[in-house]
Amino acid sequence: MTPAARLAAAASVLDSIAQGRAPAEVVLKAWGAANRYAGSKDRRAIADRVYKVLRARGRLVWAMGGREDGRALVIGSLALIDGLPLEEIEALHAGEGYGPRPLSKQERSRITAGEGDLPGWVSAGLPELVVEDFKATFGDRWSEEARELMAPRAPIDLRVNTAKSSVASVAAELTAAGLAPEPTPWSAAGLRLASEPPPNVQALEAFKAGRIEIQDEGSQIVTWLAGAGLTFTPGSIVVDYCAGGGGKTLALAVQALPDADASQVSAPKPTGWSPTGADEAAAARVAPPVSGMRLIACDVVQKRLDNIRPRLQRAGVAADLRLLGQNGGGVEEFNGKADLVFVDAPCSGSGTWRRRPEDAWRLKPDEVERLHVLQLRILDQAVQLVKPGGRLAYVTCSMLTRENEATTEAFEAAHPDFQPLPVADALASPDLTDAARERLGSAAAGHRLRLSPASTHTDGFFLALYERQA
Ligand SMILES: C[S@@+](CC[C@H](N)C(=O)[O-])C[C@H]1O[C@@H](n2cnc3c(N)ncnc32)[C@H](O)[C@@H]1O
Repeated sequence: MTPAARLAAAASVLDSIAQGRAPAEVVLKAWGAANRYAGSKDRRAIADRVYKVLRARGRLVWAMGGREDGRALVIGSLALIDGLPLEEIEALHAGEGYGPRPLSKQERSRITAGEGDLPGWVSAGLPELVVEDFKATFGDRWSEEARELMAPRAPIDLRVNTAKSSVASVAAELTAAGLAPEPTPWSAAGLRLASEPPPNVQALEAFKAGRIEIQDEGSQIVTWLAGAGLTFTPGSIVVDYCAGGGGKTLALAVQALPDADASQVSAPKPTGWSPTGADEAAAARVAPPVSGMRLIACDVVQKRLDNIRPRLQRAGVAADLRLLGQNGGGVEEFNGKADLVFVDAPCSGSGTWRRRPEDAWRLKPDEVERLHVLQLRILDQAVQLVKPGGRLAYVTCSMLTRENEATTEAFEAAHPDFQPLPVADALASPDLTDAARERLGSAAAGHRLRLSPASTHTDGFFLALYERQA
């Protein structure tokens, strides 16, 4: 494909993304499948342009006078992000072959006008409707938090399934496959792949055999903290109340199992592998005094539960999959019996915008308020399951106070029998590194912890911990 034809393709992919709800990644894959003439370099160039536009969409819409179509955004990105002079942009819009048609007078004047003074939300790159929340949440740091959330490409984080293998031996395996895994700083079970282009993790033998899962380090941390210090016995009951795709279900399941093989943990290190906090923490693990527990994974969407099944199988772990009614019906037999109820509530997903920037521009004005109300309803239902003395973990992948502090404040007012559990008192997880144990307690505000791309180099997450009075 010519460079011009790639631009036209990127514009059409952007239009498809704007018209639907599918992730940009899925739309790009579908475009590639429908246009077999495009080679891998073409597909990469198109994807790069699409993500470049999605990350800067607010600024580009602003610069193009409010136009939101793919063509206008691509033209804006050539001028404002790539800094191409007008003549080059015109040459790419000569209207030849499969390239885009020539620039209109208005488009030409838009890209030559310069940006002028940008409102704060435009230069920070956030949708306008979350800016007030960001300012209230992060104070002076709000625009730095916003930039880190929207701008950089996020690395791929893996969670090693410690019930099947060890971090060191998986690192050796991935290194032998030509990758460059680095231990994650906070999760002792994590490995980070920063390579460009991103590797196809699903094609790796380690993935197919269930030794690794793709899971952001922030998601690993909140799961380890939720279960930290709990002793899981065959009588223990853990409920993953909003199991969704099952990412945290798998981590919850593994957390309660002994490590695969203590000897594997101290397996020879791969060449170039320098031990770090994470690796040493993994090496220091002893098989925990755990012989299992009953894990119940719930959701209101059957298809999501169905999708967990093969993941459980691959990971070699088990869970009861339960479909919930919208009123929480379907798990009454566990009322007052669960040692841990993990509520990974539906949310704006704003903490993952660095991975899915398209979602930022899909957020509707009333959506956050609707989610806040839903989160409270789900908490009201889920807490019935917690046994006296049991633990509740509330988690979101949102950056917004309305879905985090505001939801938990309202919950606490309505449920005084749920005592806040300081994060500093819940750090005794063998899956956390020493660095995490040292720093996460002080990074938390009591029982509430925020993770973010700018502060912890993870996706944005929020965790609040409670204990039901005995
Ligand atoms: C943030 S996602 C969960 C992600 C999942 N825990 C993971 O790690 O992959 C929230 C999930 O809550 C589910 N959900 C929505 N309303 C619910 C309700 N009333 N009760 C329980 N789950 C609900 C959604 O279907 C969605 O799968």
